[in-house]
Amino acid sequence: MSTAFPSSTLAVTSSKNSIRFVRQDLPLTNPCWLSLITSCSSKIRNIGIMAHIDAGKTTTTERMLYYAGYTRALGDVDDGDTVTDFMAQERERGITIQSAAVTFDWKNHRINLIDTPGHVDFTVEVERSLRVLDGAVAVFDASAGVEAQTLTVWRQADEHRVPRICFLNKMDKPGASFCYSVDSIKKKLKVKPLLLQLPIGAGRTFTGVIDLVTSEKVIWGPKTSDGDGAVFNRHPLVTADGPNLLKEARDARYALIEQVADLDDEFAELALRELCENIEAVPAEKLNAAIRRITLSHAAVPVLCGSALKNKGVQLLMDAISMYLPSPNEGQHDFKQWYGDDLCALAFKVLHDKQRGPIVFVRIYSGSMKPQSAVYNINKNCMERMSRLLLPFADQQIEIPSLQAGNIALLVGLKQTATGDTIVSSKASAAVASQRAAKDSGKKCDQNREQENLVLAGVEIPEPVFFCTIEPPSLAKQADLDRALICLQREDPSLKVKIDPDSGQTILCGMGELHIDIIHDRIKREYKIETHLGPLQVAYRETISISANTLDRTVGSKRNLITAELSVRPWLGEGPVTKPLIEFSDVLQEQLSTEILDAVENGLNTSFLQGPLLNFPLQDVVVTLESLHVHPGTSMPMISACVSRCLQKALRRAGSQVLEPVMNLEITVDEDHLSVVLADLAQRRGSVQEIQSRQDNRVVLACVPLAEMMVNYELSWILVLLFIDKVHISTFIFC
Ligand SMILES: Nc1nc2c(ncn2[C@@H]2O[C@H](COP(=O)(O)OP(=O)(O)OP(=O)(O)O)[C@@H](O)[C@H]2O)c(=O)[nH]1
Repeated sequence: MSTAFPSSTLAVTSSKNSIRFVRQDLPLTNPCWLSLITSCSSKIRNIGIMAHIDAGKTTTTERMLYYAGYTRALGDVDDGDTVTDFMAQERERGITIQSAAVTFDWKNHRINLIDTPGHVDFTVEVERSLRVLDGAVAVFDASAGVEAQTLTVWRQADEHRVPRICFLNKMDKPGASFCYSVDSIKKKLKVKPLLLQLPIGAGRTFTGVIDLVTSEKVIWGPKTSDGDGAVFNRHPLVTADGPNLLKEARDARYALIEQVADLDDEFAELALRELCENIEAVPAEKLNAAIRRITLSHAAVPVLCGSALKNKGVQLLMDAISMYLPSPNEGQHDFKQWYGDDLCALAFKVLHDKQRGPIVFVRIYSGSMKPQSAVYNINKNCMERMSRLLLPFADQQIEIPSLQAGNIALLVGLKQTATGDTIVSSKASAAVASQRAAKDSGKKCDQNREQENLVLAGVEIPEPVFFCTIEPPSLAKQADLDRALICLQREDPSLKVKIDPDSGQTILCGMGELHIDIIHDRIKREYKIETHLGPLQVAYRETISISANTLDRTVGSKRNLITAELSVRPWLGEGPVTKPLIEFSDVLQEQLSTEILDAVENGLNTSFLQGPLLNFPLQDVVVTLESLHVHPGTSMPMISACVSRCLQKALRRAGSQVLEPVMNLEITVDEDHLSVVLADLAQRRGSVQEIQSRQDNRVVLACVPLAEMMVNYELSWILVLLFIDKVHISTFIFC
């Protein structure tokens, strides 16, 4: 077992069952200390750990920290003493809410790992992490295979082109099935699994794995250690292991070699040239190198198995992370060439710390960072001063003197930066990079385009589907509540806060009941404000079903005279589109000044926020401005008001409809209760799409209107809950 930190750098404190390291003031010239920050970038792995809720991500992360020597006691989710679930709510509820970054070393590699939440309400948190990761580990409950939320996060990882490894966890659980899980990976995720291991036993008899790359048997037994799984037996397969096991292992290894040769030309050539006589004699290094190439090219996904809770198989997973997942250099990032050695970083998370203020998590793509230096935020167009630079160790952070490209760092002192902002060293460096970008694309950039080029694409935040009013205990506390909400919004872009124009009440909009509940709880605990939440309501939307007649509208007196003519039609492309899609005829675009065009856009945008039926925001509507006549001297707000009213009239004519958010459910239930579940779904206006078999259980795939899910939400015998994924949040049905 290696120890990542020299004992002189850290003091140890104990809390309940665990021991934590707390930073002591150290001279930064300590050589061991420096080795912490001078990792060669080819040895860095920025990876995420993602899965359906409760698959065992946090438990697996906890084991990794333990085996890497960062913790001296095994944290347990059920005891609420894990390192990555450090928020009070996470420890109490036993779930991950915020993704947490931890850094540790394993076999000469620096691993920056982000433990992401599995609950559907925090899907945006997963997406934010995937944006800055180079690779990911998908954890599965081996008794359930691919579950609903796994599909969602898998699709997100596909979008970000993140190479993955699969880890079939919970092999110790009764009902765990390696074959079933591999089958569901093939069928549901539509990928080729590359089986690198075979389990030895399953459920209570699960003792270890056969490593098919090295042809070795790896056993974690009670006799081999004190039960923490740090020590295990590894030996080549021998005749004494029994003919059945030997045959099974030989067949599986042969199949693996064949599959690798099929997917990797270099390996196929080697196999033909040097190994045709005895293909099974292929050296493990050659096989590993080919598996790495296959993983990086997304041709197949390595599959490993184990039991994090019973301390089996995690070290081999850590080996696989360092062997098969990419280093920061292997990612395809165009913008890196524009910045050269200049700093370019993306802020992917903001945390508010009571003592230190906002802490910004950044991924450094090029250049380096130093504390006490100024940086330029391209999105906010402002210079900011960073006071301290930290390496993230969950709730403990270690101060460092500098950090190079490829790493994940924490910055203290930035006041303006929010999640998704791009940070560079100066405005001048941004300008130089922009020129290079323009040269590359062969276009001359205007200032707006220049900025667009340089801002690293952030994460698309889906529109919230729930909202409620929030009130402070007294009017005097309103300012404190506003401040708290600003801080929480900086941390969590999926939280939206609005003021009701009629009542003046503050409205909290979130991604689900749990999301709003957690925010309410955080305001109470972290900001010491006892707030009152109004009843939770579903956020509906409005759209149109037909194209509307062209309209004329004239507003105002002689001084303010406008005649606008516009048409609307439903958007039929891939949706949903929640912003107005505005089209101008070519003639208009040339005729109208930028000022007038901006005023038109403002008017249409305002009108889009409140549909004509129930004042819900609009989606999937294309607006074409056919003509616009403006009397000289007309004010811009009058133009906005005119087109806004014009649009409302057109929408009424175009058959406005209310859209209702629908939730996709996956309900695992035993055969005896299936009929009760189906009856309940029918009562909730749900429609059943498919009923599958999962070992002894039935899995019902259904969709139910979100509003119906809030009534009697708890179905005691439903084992696996619901999910809304990015696609489904945006799939509304007409009612
Ligand atoms: N039997 C068994 N239980 C496990 C294993 N790994 C985790 N668990 C249990 O599964 C539950 C969920 O574990 P977590 O590690 O919190 O799962 P998670 O995926 O991080 O959960 P969220 O972050 O809330 O999505 C806990 O009760 C763990 O003790 C395992 O290998 N075997």
